[in-house]
Amino acid sequence: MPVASDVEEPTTDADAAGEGLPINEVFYSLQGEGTLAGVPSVFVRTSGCNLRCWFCDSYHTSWEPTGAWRDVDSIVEEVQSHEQANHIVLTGGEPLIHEESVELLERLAAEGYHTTVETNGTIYRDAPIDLASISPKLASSTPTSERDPKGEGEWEEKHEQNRIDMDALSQMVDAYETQLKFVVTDESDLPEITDLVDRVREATATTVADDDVLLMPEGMTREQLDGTRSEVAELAMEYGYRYTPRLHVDLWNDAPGT
Ligand SMILES: C[S@@+](CC[C@H](N)C(=O)[O-])C[C@H]1O[C@@H](n2cnc3c(N)ncnc32)[C@H](O)[C@@H]1O
Ligand SMILES: Nc1nc2[nH]cc(C(=O)O)c2c(=O)[nH]1
Ligand code: SF4
Ligand SMILES: [Mg+2]
Repeated sequence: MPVASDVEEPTTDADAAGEGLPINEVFYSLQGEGTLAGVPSVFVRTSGCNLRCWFCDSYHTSWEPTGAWRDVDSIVEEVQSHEQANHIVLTGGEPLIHEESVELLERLAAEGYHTTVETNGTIYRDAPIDLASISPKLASSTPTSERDPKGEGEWEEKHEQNRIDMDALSQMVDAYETQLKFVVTDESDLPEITDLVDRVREATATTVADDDVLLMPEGMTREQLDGTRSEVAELAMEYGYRYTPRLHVDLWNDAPGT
């Protein structure tokens, strides 16, 4: 597959020319995360991200973005080949860095699919999104030099500056049915989560209920989740937020295409 090395920013030449989307993978699985966990879904994973979480489980869309540029027609065709699915999950990387994601979502909505967009909440786009699955990034996601999977903390400052955009986040919460899905590393993340939820509530006209706030244990393998899931479940009960498993990891560990 060609390496899409120029997909970090929202406006690449290819985006501007409407030449499609850099696609890392398309696969059929069960939604593993959030309020729709367990629902058979086709996943469309774009390549390229504006952040660099140290724990990113999709390394080849962020730290080393890889993918093939594909036109929207061919993506829709592949989605339709999975005849059992009514739900589509557009993810990445960060799918909303790409303007062409809007056209893809319009095409999928016109075909009658339910669309979920997995997003870090830093970029707002007007599109037919049935569920905005927003995962705002906490300070514990920042790739400090000790945690950088690739270099020596070159992304630390940029990630820290860009990980929260309250305007984009509030606009998205007001526009779409939303879940706020936080990756929790340990209990030290909770004060930042409660503070961020308060700020979102102040900035939006929408009611954000406690069970729209999801705590998801950090971990891309079963072994890593063994170290986080019980504590995160206890924290969900303590704070009155919703716990979400990572069902796909429990079922298939870190197998590709799941
Ligand atoms: C790879 S991201 C792509 C979408 C978007 N960039 C985002 O971060 O929401 C998909 C989901 O996986 C979560 N995620 C990534 N790495 C993770 C990890 N190591 N443990 C738990 N969740 C993780 C993200 O927070 C997000 O909810
Ligand atoms: N099964 C499964 N469910 C998921 N939900 C969100 C995912 C993602 O990477 O965005 C994901 C994923 O990668 N696999
Ligand atoms: S925002 Fe999402 S895709 Fe980007 S680095 Fe973080 S988890 Fe990975
Ligand atoms: Mg995933």
